[in-house]
Amino acid sequence: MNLTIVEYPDKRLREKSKEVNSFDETLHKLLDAMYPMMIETNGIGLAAIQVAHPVRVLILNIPDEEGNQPDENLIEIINPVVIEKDGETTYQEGCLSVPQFYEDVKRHETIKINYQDRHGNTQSLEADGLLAIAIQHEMDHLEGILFIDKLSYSRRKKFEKEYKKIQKERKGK
Ligand SMILES: CC(=O)Oc1ccc(/C=C/C(=O)NCCc2ccccc2)cc1OC(C)=O
Ligand SMILES: [Co+2]
Repeated sequence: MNLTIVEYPDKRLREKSKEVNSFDETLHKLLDAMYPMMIETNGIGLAAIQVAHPVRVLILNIPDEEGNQPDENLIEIINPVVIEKDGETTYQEGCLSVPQFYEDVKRHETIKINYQDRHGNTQSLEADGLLAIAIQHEMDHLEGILFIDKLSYSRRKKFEKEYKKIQKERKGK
């Protein structure tokens, strides 16, 4: 399965992702293709919609203290549901679908979710720190929401200006 990252302002990123009902070979092939793609592009989180599959699937691999992303840190999250969220934290986020742009985004500090793993078994996860931020960022993707949508008006204007320049440079290359 050959995947490419869909980049802003592509309208496909705005679709609402659909629930996964069959935990079959097709789903496993998607998960197995998303993971190397995320690692190769220096990502720590990736939602299926970012590779043009509007299904409620996301993967995360949060780097450890040395900045490595061992395979055992991979978490495959399907049909996530927020059970609890608390506190507030700000972090400079980036997104593989909005390359070379980073901005501070406010999120909940801790989050508890239920989800299904690749076999359809229900799991629950309580997270804080970067994992909590990543879960919220990726779950927004499932609703067609990007981190740039959460910027203040002035910072969004700054983004639009900057991003046009970035896109010109990248196309120019
Ligand atoms: C040039 C470029 O596009 O830079 C990047 C931007 C974003 C990313 C990855 C962003 C990412 O994984 N975001 C997941 C959501 C998230 C954001 C903030 C904190 C937790 C989770 C990787 C980039 O590639 C390189 C080479 O750094
Ligand atoms: Co993203």
